[in-house]
Amino acid sequence: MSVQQESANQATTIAAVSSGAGASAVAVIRVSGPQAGPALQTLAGMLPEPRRARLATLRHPADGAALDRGLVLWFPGPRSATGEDLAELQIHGGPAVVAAVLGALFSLGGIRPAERGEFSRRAFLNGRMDLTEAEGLADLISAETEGQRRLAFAHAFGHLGQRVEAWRLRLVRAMALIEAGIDFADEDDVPAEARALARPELQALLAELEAALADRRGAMMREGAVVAIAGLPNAGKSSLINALAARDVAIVSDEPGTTRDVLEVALDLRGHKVTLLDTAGLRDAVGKVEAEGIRRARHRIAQADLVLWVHDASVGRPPFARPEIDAAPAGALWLVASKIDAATDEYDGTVPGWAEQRLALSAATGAGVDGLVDALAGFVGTRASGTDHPALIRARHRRDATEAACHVRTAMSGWDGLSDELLAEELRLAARALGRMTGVIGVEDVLDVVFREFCIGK
Ligand SMILES: Nc1nc2c(c(=O)[nH]1)N(C=O)[C@@H](CNc1ccc(C(=O)N[C@@H](CCC(=O)O)C(=O)O)cc1)CN2
Ligand SMILES: Nc1nc2c(ncn2[C@@H]2O[C@H](COP(=O)(O)OP(=O)(O)OP(=O)(O)O)[C@@H](O)[C@H]2O)c(=O)[nH]1
Ligand SMILES: [Mg+2]
Repeated sequence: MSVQQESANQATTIAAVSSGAGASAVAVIRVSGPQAGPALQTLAGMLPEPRRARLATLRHPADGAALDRGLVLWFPGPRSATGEDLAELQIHGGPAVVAAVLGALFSLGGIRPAERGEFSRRAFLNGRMDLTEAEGLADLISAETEGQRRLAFAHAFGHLGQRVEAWRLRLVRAMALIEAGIDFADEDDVPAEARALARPELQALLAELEAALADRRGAMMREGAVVAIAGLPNAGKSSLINALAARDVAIVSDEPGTTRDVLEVALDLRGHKVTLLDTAGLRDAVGKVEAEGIRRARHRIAQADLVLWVHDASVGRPPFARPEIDAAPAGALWLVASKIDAATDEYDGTVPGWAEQRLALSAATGAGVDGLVDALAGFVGTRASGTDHPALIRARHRRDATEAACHVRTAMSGWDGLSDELLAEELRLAARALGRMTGVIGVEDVLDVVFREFCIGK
C-alpha cells in the first residue's frame, strides 16, 4: 500500500478492544478516526469534556436499549495516542458486554474492526512515534522479564530513534558541505575546505556506528540467552532440564537415546530471560530418527550462548580433557558433572585442562542445582550488563546500520580518489539506510513487517 493510499485509508474509523482477549473486570474499547466523536455522542448521549473521564450509560442506537454503564473519554485529534480523533469506552469486561458495544459501534456505519497494530500504525503515520518506538512498544507489550521491560521502555520512548535521527542529520550536514563544494567547483579552494570540514565529523560518526554494531547485548537482552544442555546419551540431560524448570517437561529413561527433538524451556533468572534447550545425546546414531535428532542437537549447540556439557559422574572421570563436540560451540562451554549421588569414586567434577566453569550436581537429590542456577544468572547478568541500553536490538536495526556504516566506510577509504558527486552519493545512501530504520523515508514494505507483530487493539 502506498503512503498516499494509507492516508486515504485513515479517513476510515477503526474500533477494537485494546485490553486483551477473555473476560476481565474492565475492557477498554478504542475508536479512532473521524467517526469517533459522532459514535461516542450517539452511544453515550453526550461528548465528555476532552481528556476527562465521565460515567455514562451506553445505549444501542437502534432501540435505545442499555448495553452497559462505563467510563468514556474523548481525545480530539491531534492530541491523542493515534493523532486522530479518538474515543475510549471503558466498560465491563464480560465477552457479551464487549460484543454488544462493538456491535453497536459497527452498526453505525463508517466504522470497521481495527487490524493488528493499526492504532500504532496510524500513530506512526501521524508522526506520533517513529518505527523504532513502535517496535519498542511491541516489545513492551510482550516483555516477560524485568530486563526486557527496561530495554523495551527505553526503545519505546526514543532511545534508538533519537540516536539514529542524530546520526542521519550529521550525515545530511556532511553531505551539504560536500555538495556546496560541487556548486562551487570552479572556485578551487571551496571544495577542498568543505571536504576538510566533513571528514573528521564522518570519522567520528563511523566510530559511533561501529561501536553500536559491536555491542552484542541487544539480542541477548531482548530474546534471552540460549543455554544448550549437551552430552552423551543417558548423561542426565533431560533430568537436569526438569530440575531447572521444576516441571516434568522432558521424558527421562534409562534407555540411551531417549531425547530426539530439541526441547525448549523459557526461564526468568533474576529478571533475565534464559531459553534452555534439552538435546539428543551425541553418539553414532542407531537409527534415522536418532540421527536427525543428533543433527538438530549439533546445530543448536553450535549457536548457543552457553553449552552445559553434562557428564555422568557415576561412570567416573570423563575420558577427555574437553568434550568432543564436533561443531565447536560459539558460546561458552561449562562442564556439569551429573548424578553425583551415584558417583563411583571421589570424582569431584574436575577435568584436567578445563579452565571454564565446572559444576557438580544431582538431579535426583537436587544437590548443586541451586549453584547452577546462581552461575547461570551470573552469566546472563554479566552478558547483559551495562549502565546504558544497547541500541541495535533487532536484525532490522543491524541490517540498516551495517549498510549505513558500509557506505560511510567506502566514502572514507576512497576519500581522495572520489569525486564530490560520488562522495555525496555514498553519504546519501548511508543516510537512506538510517532513515529506513526510523521510518522517515520510503518504508511501505517495512511497515507491514513492523506492525504485523502487534496484537489487535494496539
Ligand atoms: N486507557 C488507556 N490507557 C493507556 C493507553 C490508552 O490508549 N488508553 N495507552 C495506549 O497506548 C498507553 C498510554 N498512551 C497514550 C499516549 C498518548 C496519549 C495522548 O492523549 N497524548 C496526547 C496528550 C498528552 C497530554 O495529555 O499531555 C498528546 O501526546 O498530544 C494518551 C495515551 C497506556 N495506557
Ligand atoms: N542416580 C541418579 N540417576 C540419575 C540422575 N539424573 C538422571 N539419572 C538417571 O539417568 C538416566 C538417564 O537420564 P536422562 O535424563 O533421561 O538422560 P539424558 O541425558 O536425557 O539421555 P538421552 O536423552 O537418552 O540422551 C535415567 O535413568 C535417570 O533416572 C541423578 O542425578 N542421579
Ligand atoms: Mg534426554
